[in-house]
Amino acid sequence: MSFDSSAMPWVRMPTVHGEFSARVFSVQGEEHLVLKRGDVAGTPGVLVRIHSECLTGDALFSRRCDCGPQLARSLELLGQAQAGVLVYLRGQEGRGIGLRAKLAAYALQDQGLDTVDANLHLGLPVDARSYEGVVEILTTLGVRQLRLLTNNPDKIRQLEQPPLEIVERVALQVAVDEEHRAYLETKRQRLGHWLDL
Ligand SMILES: Nc1nc2c(ncn2[C@@H]2O[C@H](COP(=O)(O)OP(=O)(O)OP(=O)(O)O)[C@@H](O)[C@H]2O)c(=O)[nH]1
Ligand SMILES: [Zn+2]
Repeated sequence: MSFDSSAMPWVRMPTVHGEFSARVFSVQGEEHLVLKRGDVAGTPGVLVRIHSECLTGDALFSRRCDCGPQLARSLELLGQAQAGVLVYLRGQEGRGIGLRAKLAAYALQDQGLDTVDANLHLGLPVDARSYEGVVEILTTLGVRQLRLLTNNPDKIRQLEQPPLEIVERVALQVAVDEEHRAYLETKRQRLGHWLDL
């Protein structure tokens, strides 16, 4: 029997942060996972988190970045929302450069480079992520007006595409860990993230 991914069903996904439905969306060879809560089609002000995969932070509790706590906080807020969506983007490790290159960048950061210069030193883009697939996924879900959980102005710029309308940015600041304070400071100063440090 062959597997038809287009017929992928929604499945029940109970989490410690509440009940969601889960589905995979395949976009350009990547299997992105979507968690949905409530009725999102046509609902104004759906709470949305677009989360870039970070294996070390999301699954292994690394303190080098704020990804893990951001993911947990997102699920907590989505679990309290009437209508919400988490898009967990695969293939976006290291802001799109991949896991191996992210660890190479970490090695450079241990020698004193910041997160931006480390990518550049490797001859890689500072941020190689594209959100076209996300626009497609959210549109397929019938999401139109959304409240986006992010501190990243570039994410807002890239997602503000018809028929999507971002009616509010919801700050996603988590407790600052001394292990990643400098990393957040660089994101604030060089990438323009809205962070209160
Ligand atoms: N290249 C590189 N990538 C990193 C580093 N630390 C975390 N990442 C990646 O950065 C991505 C998350 O990006 P962030 O800048 O933390 O957050 P964002 O998604 O742009 O913005 P928010 O919506 O505010 O969370 C994930 O893909 C991580 O793997 C690092 O030091 N170097
Ligand atoms: Zn991370």
